[in-house]
Amino acid sequence: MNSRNQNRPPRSPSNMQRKIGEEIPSDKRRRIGGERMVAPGRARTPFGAIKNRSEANDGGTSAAEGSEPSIVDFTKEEVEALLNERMKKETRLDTKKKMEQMGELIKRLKNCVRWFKRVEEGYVQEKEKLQTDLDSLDKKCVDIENEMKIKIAELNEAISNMRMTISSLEEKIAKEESDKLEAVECYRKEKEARNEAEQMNVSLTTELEKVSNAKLAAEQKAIANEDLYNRSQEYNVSLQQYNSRLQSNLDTANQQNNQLQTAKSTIVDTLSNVRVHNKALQEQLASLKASQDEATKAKDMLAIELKCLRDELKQIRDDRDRQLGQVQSLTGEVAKYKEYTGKSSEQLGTLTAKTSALEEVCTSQRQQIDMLQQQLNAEKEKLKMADLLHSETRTVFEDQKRIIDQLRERLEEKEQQLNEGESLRKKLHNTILELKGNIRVFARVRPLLSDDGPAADMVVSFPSSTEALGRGVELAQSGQKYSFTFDKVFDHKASQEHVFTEISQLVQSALDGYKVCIFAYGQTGSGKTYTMIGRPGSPELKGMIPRSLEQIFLVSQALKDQGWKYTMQASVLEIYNETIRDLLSPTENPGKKYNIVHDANGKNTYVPELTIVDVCGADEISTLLQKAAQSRSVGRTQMNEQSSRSHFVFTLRISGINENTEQQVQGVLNLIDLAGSERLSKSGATGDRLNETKAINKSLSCLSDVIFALAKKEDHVPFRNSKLTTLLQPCLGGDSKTLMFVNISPDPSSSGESLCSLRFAARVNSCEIGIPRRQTSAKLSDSRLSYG
Ligand SMILES: Nc1ncnc2c1ncn2[C@@H]1O[C@H](COP(=O)(O)OP(=O)(O)OP(=O)(O)O)[C@@H](O)[C@H]1O
Repeated sequence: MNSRNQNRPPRSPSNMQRKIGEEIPSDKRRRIGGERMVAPGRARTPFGAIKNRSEANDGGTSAAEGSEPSIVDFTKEEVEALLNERMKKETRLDTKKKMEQMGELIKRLKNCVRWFKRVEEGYVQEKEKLQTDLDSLDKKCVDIENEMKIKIAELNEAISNMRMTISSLEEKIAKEESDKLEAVECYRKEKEARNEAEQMNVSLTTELEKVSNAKLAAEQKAIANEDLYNRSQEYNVSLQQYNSRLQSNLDTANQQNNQLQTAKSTIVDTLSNVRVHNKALQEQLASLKASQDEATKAKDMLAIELKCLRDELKQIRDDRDRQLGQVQSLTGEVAKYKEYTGKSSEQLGTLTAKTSALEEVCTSQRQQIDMLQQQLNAEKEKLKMADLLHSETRTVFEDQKRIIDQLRERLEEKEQQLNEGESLRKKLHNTILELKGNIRVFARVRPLLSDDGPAADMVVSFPSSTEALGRGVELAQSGQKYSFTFDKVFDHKASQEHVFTEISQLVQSALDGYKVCIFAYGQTGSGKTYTMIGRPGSPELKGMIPRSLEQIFLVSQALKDQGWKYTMQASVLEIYNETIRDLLSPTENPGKKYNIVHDANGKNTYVPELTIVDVCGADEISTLLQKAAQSRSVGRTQMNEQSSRSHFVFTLRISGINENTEQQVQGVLNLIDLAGSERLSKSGATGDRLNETKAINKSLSCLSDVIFALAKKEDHVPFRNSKLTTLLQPCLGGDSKTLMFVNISPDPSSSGESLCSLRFAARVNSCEIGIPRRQTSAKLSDSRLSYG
């Protein structure tokens, strides 16, 4: 039998609270006795339940005995039924039963009381909990109320702000409205104005078109002008740049040349030092070799001696061994004799003596052997020493050999450097000359001579402006002043030495394998011969020809150290009226005709039967010049003093070969005293003389034409129907260097001829490479003259 109340777990106050809070409606929560406080849907009869419970309690007493009685739920009816319970009639008299019934009742009452207590506790707890919840809810309510108050205040504030905004917006709208009205009014006015402006615009556009056309024309004109200006600016800048570049190139080339010269001199010094050192080392090596040879010889002798000694020692050793053998055999014999007692004591004595003698011999031989041994040791020591000396000598020899090899290498290196330096110097030298101009013209004004016109009437002056200083010359003629500019102008005070310093570089070029022509041109008596040959017998007044040749020999000697070997061949000729005369001919042959022949490649010209002299020194040159001068003066006498109208050509052909580098050069140096134009005004020449002068002028004009054409690399070389130009043409143009002296006389009576000479020189000067073409042609057209 199962009782629900007995088996159900006791209701906890929290369970009860849940029931009350969640399931039971609030108006029924505190109804304790109204309904059963159990799960709904179970109807019970009060006493049935009590009975059941009593049964359960009966059955369960023993089970629950000793433990706390379990709490059961009571309904109001059950409680009332319990309180109203009466004693049963049948048990009224039965005390025992009565007691049992009473006990039962008491038990149930106790349970009921316990249940009440528990329920009350639950209620109290529930009440406390509810109170706490209530408090917290109250607090929450207060908080929410406060928040709501704050929010209300904020909303109020926002509302007031909104109101203010609305009022300001209303004001703005009103303002906008008025602005809009104003704008509409403005627009209307503007529209009217625009209409007016459009009308005006139409009229202005037509006007503008007219102005634009005018402007366009002006702009085109301006562009053309600007273009012209730019071009002239560019041209100016390029000219300036070209000038500055030339200047800087010249400076650097000069500097490099100087450096190279210094380097060259130091290298040459080092080379000579190295050579001296090498020589000393060679001598040392030779002496060491001699001492080594001696040591080797001594060693050989000692070896032979040692061999002899060794042979001797071997022989002695053999002797000793033999004698020892003899001694032994004798000793054996003695023993035998001793054994044979029958032998006589005399025999014994002699044998003893023999033995002792042999022993003595043996001892002396032993001593000898010792001595020989000592000698052998000493010889061995000596040999050792000799070996040591030999190896030391060998080490020293090898060291010296190594040093010599190193020095040789250094020498080769230095020589190579020197050669490289030399070729660089050549290049730089040539660059300098090219920068200066492959064709250059120097003017030289001689001093006034006693037979010249009056000194007060100065016809030649030198401008002192920075641009023309040292390069300009002015000539006064018929009340007019003519200005000329050349590469250099030497005044009357310039010494021969000073003039030569300016041309010495050209002479160097001839040694470097270039073709060099140095002319002197000018009227008769202007100083050509003085410039080119100078005054014989006065070393200070030596001219360019002797000075150049001296320098050539000096430099060729200096270059010998670098392996250069030069051979020079000289020839001197005179061209008078297109007739060639050999000025070095050993015999006089006045009518002989000489022709000019071109070689196979056309790079050289020869006069086949001309006397060519091999020259080795400057002394020979002076002898040659004397001979040429003598021949010239003889010719002058023969030709009735006309040789001043002849061209004097000194040619030196230079062939050089470098033995170290096998480099070869072929240079030509032509030193020419050109025929001067006759002072026709003074002499009043007519007939033949006039024709001669014309021929000279023609020849010179032709020469300048050829120089000009070759300098400009023109295909057509004009008019070479002149002996002088035919002879010199291979030496002009290309890499060749041409230098012309224009000699000027300050004599007022010859100013006309001077002007003519200066004009001719200006024409040659205009050939100078590097002058812009336009300028050259302008200069040329100015200076082009007609001769003859
Ligand atoms: N720079 C000078 N200084 C001093 N004297 C000079 C100088 N130049 C020329 N003379 C002198 O002037 C005179 C004429 O000179 P020179 O004979 O050299 O002229 P030239 O031009 O060779 O004449 P020609 O064409 O007739 O041969 C000579 O007496 C010479 O010594």
